[in-house]
Amino acid sequence: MNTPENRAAGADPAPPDGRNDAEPLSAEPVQRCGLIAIVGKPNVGKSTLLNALVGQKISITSRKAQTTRHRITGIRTLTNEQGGGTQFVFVDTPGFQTKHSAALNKSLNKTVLGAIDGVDLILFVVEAGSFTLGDAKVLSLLRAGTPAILVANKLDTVHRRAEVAPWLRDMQERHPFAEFVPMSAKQPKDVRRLLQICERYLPEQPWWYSDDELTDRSEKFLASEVVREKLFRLTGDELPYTSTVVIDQFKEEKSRAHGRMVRIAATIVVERDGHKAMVIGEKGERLKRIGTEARQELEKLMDCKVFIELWVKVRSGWADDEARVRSFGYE
Ligand SMILES: Nc1nc2c(ncn2[C@@H]2O[C@H](COP(=O)(O)OP(=O)(O)OP(=O)(O)O)[C@@H](O)[C@H]2O)c(=O)[nH]1
Repeated sequence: MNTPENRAAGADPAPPDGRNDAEPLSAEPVQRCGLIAIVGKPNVGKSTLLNALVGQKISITSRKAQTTRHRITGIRTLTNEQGGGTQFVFVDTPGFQTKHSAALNKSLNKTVLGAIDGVDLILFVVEAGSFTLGDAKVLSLLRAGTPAILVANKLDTVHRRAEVAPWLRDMQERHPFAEFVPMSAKQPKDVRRLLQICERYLPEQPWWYSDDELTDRSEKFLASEVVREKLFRLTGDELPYTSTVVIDQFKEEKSRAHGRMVRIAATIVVERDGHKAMVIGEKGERLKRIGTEARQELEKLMDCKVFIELWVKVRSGWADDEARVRSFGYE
């Protein structure tokens, strides 16, 4: 075997081309690549962080807790001058629910556990200076074998910075974190630093995706996410998080006027008649706005003309019905 030991002992024959064996063969560019899970209780800023790390909007964000329901991957590839570099493959997870035990929440918790299994690195996101029961529940899912970095997010909202140091010491007692990164997901400088830190934990191996890929999610999935984001943004805090969006049709067409064109029909599923009225709004104004804003954003994301048709349906109790939760696309 060509180990450093037997080479030193002279057991290894010289390479046939007469090269000095100590010289590197060629400057093979080094590629690193690995999976990073972003976990944390609802509303700590996981989606904001993922989008900042990926450098483009991939996961939806909203002021309302519990908007992220699926495992979403975002990909960031940083190349260096030698042609090597690092590919970060991120896994976003739903906020870990502690209050409800309905089928939907069981599915969410399973997704969190599935997401952290087999990753190279975990980013455990909390709000700087705070640690609640919800954080503790998520932390209890982390296994000792996988390195975890404590991301103390929303540092910009902490007015008394002096209190962060004792809080960090306290966090050190709670889990053997590999590093502590107080930061703000909204600060590009902080996000760049976090990427540099993450890089060290990823193994040397060839990239899995081409260097311009941002996500392995389908455009159909992105469409449902964008409609859902607009739905929650435009209904404020009135609409319960059990409302969801189902894509009934996603059809690509060629058009002479626009080149590529996508036709989308989607149904917003709500629990009660009152919620339906809320989504539709006076004279259909709100539903129209949800459709317009979703269309504009999807046209930018998919770089083509989009037609979107929205419906609202009432299905009471769907979040408690396991079969139905599955039929809406939550495993
Ligand atoms: N001030 C401040 N606000 C932040 C920061 N990061 C995220 N936020 C805000 O926190 C809120 C929640 O952010 P999200 O990214 O949706 O949180 P999440 O953890 O993905 O939430 P779920 O989808 O409910 O699990 C949004 O209003 C963000 O704009 C930060 O660094 N500073």
